[in-house]
Amino acid sequence: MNTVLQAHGLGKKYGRRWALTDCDLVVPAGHVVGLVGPNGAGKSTLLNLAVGMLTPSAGTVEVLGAPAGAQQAKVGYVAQDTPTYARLSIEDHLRLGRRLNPAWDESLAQQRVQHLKLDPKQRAGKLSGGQRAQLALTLGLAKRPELLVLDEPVAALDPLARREFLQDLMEAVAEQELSVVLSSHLVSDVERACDYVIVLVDSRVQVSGEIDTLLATHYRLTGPRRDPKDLPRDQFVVTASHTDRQSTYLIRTEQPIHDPAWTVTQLTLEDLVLAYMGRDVQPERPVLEVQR
Ligand SMILES: Nc1ncnc2c1ncn2[C@@H]1O[C@H](COP(=O)(O)OP(=O)(O)OP(=O)(O)O)[C@@H](O)[C@H]1O
Repeated sequence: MNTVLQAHGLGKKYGRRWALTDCDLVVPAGHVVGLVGPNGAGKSTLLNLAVGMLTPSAGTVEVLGAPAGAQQAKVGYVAQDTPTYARLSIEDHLRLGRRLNPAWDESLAQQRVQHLKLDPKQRAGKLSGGQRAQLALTLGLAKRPELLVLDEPVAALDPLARREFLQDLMEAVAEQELSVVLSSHLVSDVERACDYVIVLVDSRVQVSGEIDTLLATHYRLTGPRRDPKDLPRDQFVVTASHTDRQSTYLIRTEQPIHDPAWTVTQLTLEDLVLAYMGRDVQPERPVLEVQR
């Protein structure tokens, strides 16, 4: 299996505080990966480690089969604030891109600028937030990377611009042999653009995997109150809540659920992400497999 990102025991400490802890991940190539989690969860830290902008305090991280940072030409990175040079024009940015990147695709860059109706003479400092994000994406795509890493690329965009941005990204993924890892606060964006998800909370990966597989193996069970130790061994409890007479479990299992006492419902991606993000109960049984 070709992997775009592999982390083993990866951790990062700022001073005495861990921003990322014990991170184990294997992300196969060919996916659009959504990295979700609340503010301060460690998403930017993980992405910065992946692109070699930060060095680990513990563990290792490999990108495209080599230590992070070793393959700069194959990795495109758009940081959280979609950095551009305010005083340089759009065409200056393309010229820089051409000089700095061996696999630069000039026609792709020009086509995108035209399609976005951007004036090549306009300075980046005069672009709107959405236009700047689109320029940064153009630079990232024209680099023709094998992996494109986007840190909250759509945070500053209005809903329509966000939709267009993600649409452009998906088209680029369909046309180029490209893997993408993007962080976002919005599950709806991940649902629209991604086929793989990583949920990061409090500096730890809570769950990761292909979205279809995760949705096919997670269920909500509602029925008469039941102790978690009476659930089958193959059912891993993600969250549990109880009233006097009723229990509701969100579980992960590979096996079909035959127990007629339960009303079984499928989860949406949002249900699943929010369950892992809001998991504050400490179930008495094994909680989950972090990865498949
Ligand atoms: N340069 C830094 N110095 C000290 N602490 C930092 C630094 N950068 C991040 N942190 C801390 O590390 C933790 C993780 O931050 P990080 O920016 O990776 O989270 P995030 O998930 O990207 O958050 P957000 O969604 O708000 O962008 C936070 O507690 C943050 O305060």
